[in-house]
Amino acid sequence: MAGLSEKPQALGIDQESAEANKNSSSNKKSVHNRLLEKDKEEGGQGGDMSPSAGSSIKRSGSRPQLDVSKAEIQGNVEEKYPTILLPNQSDDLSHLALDIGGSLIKLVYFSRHEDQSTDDKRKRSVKERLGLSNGNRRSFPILGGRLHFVKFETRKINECLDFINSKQLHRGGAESPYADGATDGNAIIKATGGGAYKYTDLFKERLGVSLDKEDEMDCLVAGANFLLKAIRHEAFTHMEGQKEFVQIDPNDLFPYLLVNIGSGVSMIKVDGDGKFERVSGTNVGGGTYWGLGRLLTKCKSFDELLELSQKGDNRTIDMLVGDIYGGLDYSKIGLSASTIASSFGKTISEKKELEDYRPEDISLSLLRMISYNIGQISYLNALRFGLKRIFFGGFFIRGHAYTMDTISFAVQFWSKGEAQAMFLRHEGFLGALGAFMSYEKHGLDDLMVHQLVERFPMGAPYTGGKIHGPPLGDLNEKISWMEKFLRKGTEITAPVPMTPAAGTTGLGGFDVPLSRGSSLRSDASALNVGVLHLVPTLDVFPLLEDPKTYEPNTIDLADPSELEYWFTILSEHLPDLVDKAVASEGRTDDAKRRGDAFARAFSAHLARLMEEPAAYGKLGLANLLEMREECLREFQFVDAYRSIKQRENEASLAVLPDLLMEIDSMDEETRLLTLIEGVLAANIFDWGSRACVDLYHKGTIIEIYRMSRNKMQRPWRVDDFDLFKERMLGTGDKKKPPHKRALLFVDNSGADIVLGMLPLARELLRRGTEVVLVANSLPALNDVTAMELPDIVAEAAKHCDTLRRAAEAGGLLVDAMINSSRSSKGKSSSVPLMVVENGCGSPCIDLRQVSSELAAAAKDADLIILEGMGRALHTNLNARFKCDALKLAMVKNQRLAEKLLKGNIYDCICKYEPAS
Ligand SMILES: Nc1ncnc2c1ncn2[C@@H]1O[C@H](COP(=O)(O)OP(=O)(O)O)[C@@H](O)[C@H]1O
Ligand SMILES: CC(C)(COP(=O)(O)O)[C@@H](O)C(=O)NCCC(=O)O
Ligand SMILES: [Mn+2]
Repeated sequence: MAGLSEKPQALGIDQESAEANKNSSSNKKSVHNRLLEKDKEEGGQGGDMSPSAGSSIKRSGSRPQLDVSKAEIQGNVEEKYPTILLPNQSDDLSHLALDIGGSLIKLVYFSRHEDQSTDDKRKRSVKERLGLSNGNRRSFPILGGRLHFVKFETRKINECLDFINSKQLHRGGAESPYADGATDGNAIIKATGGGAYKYTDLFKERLGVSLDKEDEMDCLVAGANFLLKAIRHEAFTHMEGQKEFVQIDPNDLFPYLLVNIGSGVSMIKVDGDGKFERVSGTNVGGGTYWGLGRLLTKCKSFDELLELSQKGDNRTIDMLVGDIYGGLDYSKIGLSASTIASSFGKTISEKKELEDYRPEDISLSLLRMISYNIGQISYLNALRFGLKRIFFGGFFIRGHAYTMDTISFAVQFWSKGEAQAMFLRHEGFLGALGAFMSYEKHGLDDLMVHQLVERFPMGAPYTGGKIHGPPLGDLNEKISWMEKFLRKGTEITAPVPMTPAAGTTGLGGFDVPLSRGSSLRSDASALNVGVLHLVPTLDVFPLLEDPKTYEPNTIDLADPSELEYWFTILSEHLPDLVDKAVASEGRTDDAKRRGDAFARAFSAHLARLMEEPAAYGKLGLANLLEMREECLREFQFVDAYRSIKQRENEASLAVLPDLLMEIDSMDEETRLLTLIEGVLAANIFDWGSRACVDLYHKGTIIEIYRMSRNKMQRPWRVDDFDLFKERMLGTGDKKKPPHKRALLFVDNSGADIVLGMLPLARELLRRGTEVVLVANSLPALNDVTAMELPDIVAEAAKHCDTLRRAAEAGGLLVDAMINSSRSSKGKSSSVPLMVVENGCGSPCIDLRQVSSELAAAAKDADLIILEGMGRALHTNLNARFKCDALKLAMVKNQRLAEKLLKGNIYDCICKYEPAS
């Protein structure tokens, strides 16, 4: 059994050092002694955590700042991507589209990314190496941007107009030159829904804009088709409280029935893009529930009415089969006693007035009546046209579990399981999205699933009104809003609307809803729809064996105990993370305030997801870890571990020469094993693991590294080293040619990259394999980023000719070459060492969405090395590739080790899978 597992809680260095000597080979001993000496000179770990004075790091937004705004069509990338046009011109006003319905106004608007272009030396050289040269210079019309979804009540249309005005959406957004008040008078906004006709004059008067009317049905269908094709987790089933996302194959989408439940209901048979027919509808819809409900219960808002239903018992209102049959089932025709025979039927036979009925019961009866009715008519229409799939949209649904269950039950019951009811996460925004898509040249249709990333920032206003006040202008306002939000804290962490009773009553439908909490989640905190980032530079990793079946996450958070465990881990880590984040910004008052807001925001997300794990789409551990990083960025913490990373890089670089010397004295076989051991051992430097962070208080970086290496005992928990060795060194006389190009997905800064992955890269280079270091585009914990790597490599190259020549060949030492007296003027004979960014800012990696740079680098690669827990365990442990793949990680969590590998914390994984 490998390693440190015997005493996970007692890894104090003093205790271990005796054993260290016992376990280590003589070679190792001398390395360690030297390392230790160096470390003493360093003064070891600890010290000031604040950023070094004068260090300037550009504040940036989130993942999509992969330089999208200055993207270029380069080389043959042009063939692959059709031109994608989105409005980038400040005089192009297609930033906003509206759907003005009888009850609600829906807005979809587009915002551009800030110009984040950093044409750094790394990017330039990578482009040259990978044939992504700037030669074919032609700008994309703006590619990247974000789509926002907002709604208002139609009866409060002035709030909507104020919102548009304050954000200057009718003039192309606040950044537009027209935004300062110089009215052009010709602005045109696409609008659909009846209100596009009804409020034409109001929009002209208040905003000076003309509404360009688009057909409502066209828009609904265009919106639905887009969502179903482009958003991975858009459609889901909802049965008996269970929400399950449905993977829709874009090539097998049609035909389907679209049922939009707004004020009224439309039923549309959809056969293709723009090919549809409105086959039916009903006037008994969302408006009926809200209107009749308001009259009968005196509720002031739709949500109040819906919330009432959760405490209702419809048996006091509805006439059941049992009421008619003296408590018996009417089994001959398959009706149970509890089946509703007649909605509201009981109210005729009793001498009661409206006041004698509980509003809760009335609301529930009404909700059931309308939902069943719609479900039934939908089924009949599906039957009429032989359609198996019915998608329900419209805001009547409002993500309400009971409503969805009732509709699903009706469809299931009447179709005897033949037809399937599905719901859409963007439920009520179909029309508005369709109107947005009706702008010419928006290019949305051309975007593919992997080019869209959904994010869930805090405080995106959903409705106007008292809770939010005016739209949030800047971060400061957002923080203030967060502070207020917390005072209304029950709303943000309110329990899920409800889960229906465990079973049905047989044939007739559900029993009274079983409410897990009496309050309905407020509209404001129902953050089920995020902001949609459009990132055309993302690509599917070409070496995935089967992208269709690829699932990045190893751990299934659908398991409630798993979910609870990881939520606890993340919550417990929060104070320390906030501390690091605030320290990284010099502990200013501003940083403290932002730190506080970040903690609140992230906790709110966790609370929300704990209640409804599928609220933001299918939830995996990778999503949670990425959300944490995104949330930090939202509150402008650019790089919380910056100074820690710097310190660990320096300490490790100082001992690198000794390590290299030691390695070079070994024979080939020992060397390869030592290098792999080195990677595994150095992966212990992980500031995301609680156990490891506790360790760091017990010793210096080098002491811990030394101890970790001494504990490397084979066989590892997963140990395919011999197989890997055979591929690398061959057996006997049988030698295999070296790999042509290796992609090394690197993980942490400090020892991990410097003493682990770089020496391994060097070995590959020596053997004639090109090496591409694949690193994060944006910081995540203490992971090394692609921006940071060239400097680290340059520093390492000072001590190593192999690295220097390879880095030169890979164009990594652009500056260093000018300064270095050692650099040779002549042409380098070395294979290149390159760096590419992976396209993400998370400790994990979803290989369905990587940078185009990485996708290009993958073309010639025949070996992938994935390193670290995030990239090789939490994600991708089970991923299959078209080429040889080596997965290396130290397991730094006891529970994961037990569950996944039946092992212990600090066990190691060396999983080698040759190309099949
Ligand atoms: N906050 C809300 N205010 C009013 N109605 C709401 C609200 N949330 C959900 N609804 C329901 O959604 C229906 C409107 O759905 P929607 O798809 O926007 O249709 P429309 O375009 O006809 O306004 C309302 O009739 C009501 O049943
Ligand atoms: C966030 C991480 C995936 C980073 O690990 P790495 O990829 O750096 O090896 C890992 O630290 C982790 O899973 N941490 C949470 C578990 C814990 O604290 O035990
Ligand atoms: Mn990491």
